[in-house]
Amino acid sequence: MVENIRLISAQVVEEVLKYDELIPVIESALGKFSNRPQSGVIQPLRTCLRIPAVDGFLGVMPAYSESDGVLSTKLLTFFPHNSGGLSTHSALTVLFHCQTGVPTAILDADVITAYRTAAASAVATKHLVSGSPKKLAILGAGVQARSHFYALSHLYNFYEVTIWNHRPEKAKALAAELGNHVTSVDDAEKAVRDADVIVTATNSSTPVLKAAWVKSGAHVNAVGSCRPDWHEIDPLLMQTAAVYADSKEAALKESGDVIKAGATIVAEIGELVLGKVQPRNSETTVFKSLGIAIEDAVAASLVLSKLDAHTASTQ
Ligand SMILES: NC(=O)C1=CN([C@@H]2O[C@H](COP(=O)(O)OP(=O)(O)OC[C@H]3O[C@@H](n4cnc5c(N)ncnc54)[C@H](O)[C@@H]3O)[C@@H](O)[C@H]2O)C=CC1
Ligand SMILES: O=C(O)C1=NCCCC1
Repeated sequence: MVENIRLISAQVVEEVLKYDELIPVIESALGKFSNRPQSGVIQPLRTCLRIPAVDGFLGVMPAYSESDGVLSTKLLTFFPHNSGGLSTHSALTVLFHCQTGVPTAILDADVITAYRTAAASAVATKHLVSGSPKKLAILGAGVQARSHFYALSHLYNFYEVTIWNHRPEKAKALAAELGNHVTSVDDAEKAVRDADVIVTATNSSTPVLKAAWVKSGAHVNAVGSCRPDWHEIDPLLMQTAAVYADSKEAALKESGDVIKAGATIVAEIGELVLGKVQPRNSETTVFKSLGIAIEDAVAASLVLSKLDAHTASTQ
């Protein structure tokens, strides 16, 4: 059995996974998730095993989608104190045959996690922002900061992009890598001033974004602090903005931003995708992203179908 399992490296994933294909796949998955179980999606809340010695956790994220023919589990660790070039998140996705349960592939899921999270934020932004946003501000300068720049730039032509990080040298390096219209700003308030779209993607356990700094009508993709006791958004913003989530269940159990502020979730992004709920896009909006297993399942399946198509075309 084991010798037939395909092993897919992060490098191969990066070669084949493209936002023009991934964003619609994630949009469809968010819709099916919000219409489960009728849609054929089955996905429990992930299990998080705490590792107190390193303030980290191991997450187990199973998902099944009948219509996509995919059964998978992502195994993910978050060790926030990793340093010296070691990434803070590590992930593998295991795929199983839907009829036999036989494992078929193991994918390095670091790149998938980066891309599918940013693709989900792109879907949320598309549904919650009307018109053409001009300024993007990113708080954080790690893996998710980079992928969010590319996914959102795939949808919009931002005239200005600002990056803030608690360690300014990381923001400088990322800005230099991303292009001429991207600048690093040492002060978070200045970075988000007048921004139409804001991304928070830090490992902070306390707020990095204050409500008073956010332009009225702006949209925030709140990607970090996916732990019940951590938050990176000012509770006042969570209480006054229209808050959406990928999963209401996960937001209420896993998000310190939601729990500590007592925030109300207006709807899941999937309900907007399905047209079940109309977006309150004239208001300031927050997408609280937790990351859901169905995103990993369909993204992994997309990688394999791209590889199969490539193999077929070269035979
Ligand atoms: N919603 C979702 O689906 C996902 C959420 N995440 C979360 O997004 C956040 C960012 O993830 P990555 O970019 O992969 O991590 P990373 O480790 O690559 O980057 C984290 C960034 O936060 C900064 N940072 C670290 N400690 C900080 C502090 N105390 N205050 C302010 N900034 C601090 C770092 O300098 C770095 O720029 C994490 O909270 C992570 O758990 C990650 C993957 C998926
Ligand atoms: O869905 C994921 O992958 C993650 N979600 C929360 C934080 C770590 C990664």
